[in-house]
Amino acid sequence: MNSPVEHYVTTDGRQIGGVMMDLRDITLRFGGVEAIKAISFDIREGEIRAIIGPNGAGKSSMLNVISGFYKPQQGEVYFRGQKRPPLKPYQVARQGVARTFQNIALFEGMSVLDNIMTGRMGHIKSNMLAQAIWAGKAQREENENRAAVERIIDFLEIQAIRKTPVGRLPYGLKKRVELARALAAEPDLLLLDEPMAGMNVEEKEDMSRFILDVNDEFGTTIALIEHDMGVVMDLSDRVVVMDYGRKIGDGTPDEVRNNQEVIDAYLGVAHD
Ligand SMILES: Nc1ncnc2c1ncn2[C@@H]1O[C@H](COP(=O)(O)OP(=O)(O)OP(=O)(O)O)[C@@H](O)[C@H]1O
Repeated sequence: MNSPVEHYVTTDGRQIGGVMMDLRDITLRFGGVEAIKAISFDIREGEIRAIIGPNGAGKSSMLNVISGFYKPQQGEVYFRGQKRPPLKPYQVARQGVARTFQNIALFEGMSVLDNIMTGRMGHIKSNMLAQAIWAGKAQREENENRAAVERIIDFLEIQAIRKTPVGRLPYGLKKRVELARALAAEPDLLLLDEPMAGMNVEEKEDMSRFILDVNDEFGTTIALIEHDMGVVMDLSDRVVVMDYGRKIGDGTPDEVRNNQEVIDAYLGVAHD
């Protein structure tokens, strides 16, 4: 089921639309290492799409191609039907793509609130001169940004820690703040790099619930990398499986679970 019918409704009532991002024949090399080998797959509007695979399979590299951090040597990225030229990460972000990182990338000395505010950078329109001349407009913009951030703080249930420096938070909450910062950009496509890594069972359950709620309530399309198979299979509408830079499976969780090549890759069956 690589490209199913144009629009459909999931069993839990969510709308899945047409293709939002289409990755065609992507190859990425680091010197002699081919991290991604001629991979094609798409991400549809409104879906939760997972990229899985053993260590070193090329998952993070793929996320970095999507977010503009890496430029593939071959292949094309189509976003909403338009071929995307090589863009800088901030330009990709302006198109409505936000991400979190495998290793938390927050400002440890800054409060939760201020960290989340940094996610609004793309929404600040007035420059410093304009701010000096039209103080009222700048103030209005600041108020709007604050209100947007407060909504996210409520949504992710982190009111109690809004003034706490991030460095003092336990790991699971830091991951939630990182999600909040990405959401502050109001992305259409949210990329999550191992959102549950290092979490205990309860923290994973919370994070799963928030990911589902973000998708459901904001209609945000989500692409995620995750090692916890149970979580991936529960959360995702469709799953791409990578192994040694190749795509070895693509479909619903059930299709992927029953794919012999995927089973072999996870059981460590020797390659030719
Ligand atoms: N910046 C880089 N420079 C050189 N080689 C790299 C770089 N990034 C990734 N690689 C190599 O590309 C391959 C794929 O790595 P990648 O991190 O994308 O895999 P992954 O599936 O995300 O792995 P993991 O699950 O362990 O995070 C590996 O062989 C890795 O060593």
